Amino acid sequence: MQVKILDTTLRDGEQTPGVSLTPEEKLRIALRLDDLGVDIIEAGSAITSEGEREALKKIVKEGLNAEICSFARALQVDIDEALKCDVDSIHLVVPTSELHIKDKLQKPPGEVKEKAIDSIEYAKDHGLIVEFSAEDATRSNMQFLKEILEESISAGADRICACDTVGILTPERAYEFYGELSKLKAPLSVHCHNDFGLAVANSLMGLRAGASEVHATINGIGERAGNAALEEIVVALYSLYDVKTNINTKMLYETSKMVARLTGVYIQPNKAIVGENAFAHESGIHVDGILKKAETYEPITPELVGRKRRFVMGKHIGSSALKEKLEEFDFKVDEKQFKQIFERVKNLGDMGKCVTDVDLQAIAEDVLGIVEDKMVNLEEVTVVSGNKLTPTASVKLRINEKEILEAGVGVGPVDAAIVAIKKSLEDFADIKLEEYHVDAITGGTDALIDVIIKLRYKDKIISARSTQPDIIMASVEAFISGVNRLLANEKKKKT
Ligand SMILES: CC(=O)SCCNC(=O)CCNC(=O)[C@H](O)C(C)(C)COP(=O)(O)OP(=O)(O)OC[C@H]1O[C@@H](n2cnc3c(N)ncnc32)[C@H](O)[C@@H]1OP(=O)(O)O
Ligand SMILES: CC(=O)C(=O)O
Repeated sequence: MQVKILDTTLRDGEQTPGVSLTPEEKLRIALRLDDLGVDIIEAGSAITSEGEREALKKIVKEGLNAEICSFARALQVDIDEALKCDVDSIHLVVPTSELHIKDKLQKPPGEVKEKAIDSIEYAKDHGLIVEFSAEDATRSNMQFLKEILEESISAGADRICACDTVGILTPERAYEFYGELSKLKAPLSVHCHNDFGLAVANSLMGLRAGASEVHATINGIGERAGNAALEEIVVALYSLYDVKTNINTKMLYETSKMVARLTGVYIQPNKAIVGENAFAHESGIHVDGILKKAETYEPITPELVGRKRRFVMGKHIGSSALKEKLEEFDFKVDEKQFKQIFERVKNLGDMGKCVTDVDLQAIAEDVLGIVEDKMVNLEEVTVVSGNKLTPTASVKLRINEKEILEAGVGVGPVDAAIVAIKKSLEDFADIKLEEYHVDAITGGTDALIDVIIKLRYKDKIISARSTQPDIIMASVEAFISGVNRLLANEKKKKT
């Protein structure tokens, strides 16, 4: 069995309150979704705006493998706008519950059905593939729902879909509901919302009951609590149900990060598959198990979804994990030194701190009595910012005893300072900032700011932190300490 994926990140996903993508951003995401292997991209709703039509046209022009689809109401104007964008298909949505028909459309049910059928015929006459969706299907009268779906098939709908618009299905009801509709004579799609956190479970049950297509969004973004998460459905189908899709699972993580970046909807750390902690381990017992056999605490390999395993240090660390980390950084320690390092990491954990790679290396060097010369030293940093200024920074660094003066501009003062530092380093090392997290530890505007970053140099990633009352200084210090550590590690590797 193979399940078709309709990705609606660019339509239902973009309906996430506060999210709005430019045509260029939509195009970038569509290209990535096509590479990922989704079968259908619901790329927007042509009636919505000029920008939306521009995005649809740009995406269509690419001639992607995926079918490009526009949302449309049962209105000729919506279909005409979709036709002007030259899409392959429309997702024609018509409410079927009494609540939506009576209170929202305020039309008699017969008229709604008639309009739906006219719209399908019109779209088919104009060469479009039609996926006909019953909106609020799960709160609809089953007899009316089946009638309208059957008539839609007779009118030429290529696929039918029943939407759990406000996410009220349970897995048991989903199985029963989609099982009943799968007896109709057209391919059936499942479209579930996540109001009770059940969208993925309900989608899987719908597919199990006979549906052959599922609607989903990257990271589960969408209206209110969102839609079913594509990455979770695909990996569950593959790993737990032995069901194939066309998705290249190795691209799931990078796609998730791209969508998070462009939409500004960040992912909770404990989110399945793509959350930062999904393949991170801190507890000593877990790390020990994983080092012996990864399956002990990992149901799938991180590589399956384009990720790497990560061991995090903190209060729950065990000796196996610490040994692994010290080996990774090439520290040779005896039993007594190991014990001292272990205790200091535990103490930091007890103080409520997570222990970054730079922290661990500083502790280890201190215990081993290693005095590492810092290659990069900050002499001066000046930042100007304001409502009528482009944020600009100048830095003076001493790198290998050479004085370097550079300036940079950015979207804000922190960005400007980091741009200036990166420019100063250009001739020495190509350092990339992979992640940047900032937290205010205490209450007011005079709060202590905790900056934790991840930097990459070649294939090595390192975490570093700085805690200061000034966000610019905390960011600059975290960056420079990470750079020094990466360069020291590189030097150690060469000698
Ligand atoms: C469950 C879902 O996700 S549905 C998809 C939701 N997506 C969107 O809403 C896309 C973004 N929306 C928009 O840009 C705008 O709402 C537009 C362009 C679609 C319509 O804008 P407006 O014409 O100003 O109407 P408005 O948004 O105020 O109201 C929606 C209208 O569509 C009607 N309507 C809603 N669904 C349907 C449907 N499936 N078929 C026909 N008409 C519908 C409503 O009854 C209402 O019409 P009325 O004002 O005559 O009562
Ligand atoms: C069509 C749609 O997005 C819904 O009913 O949820």
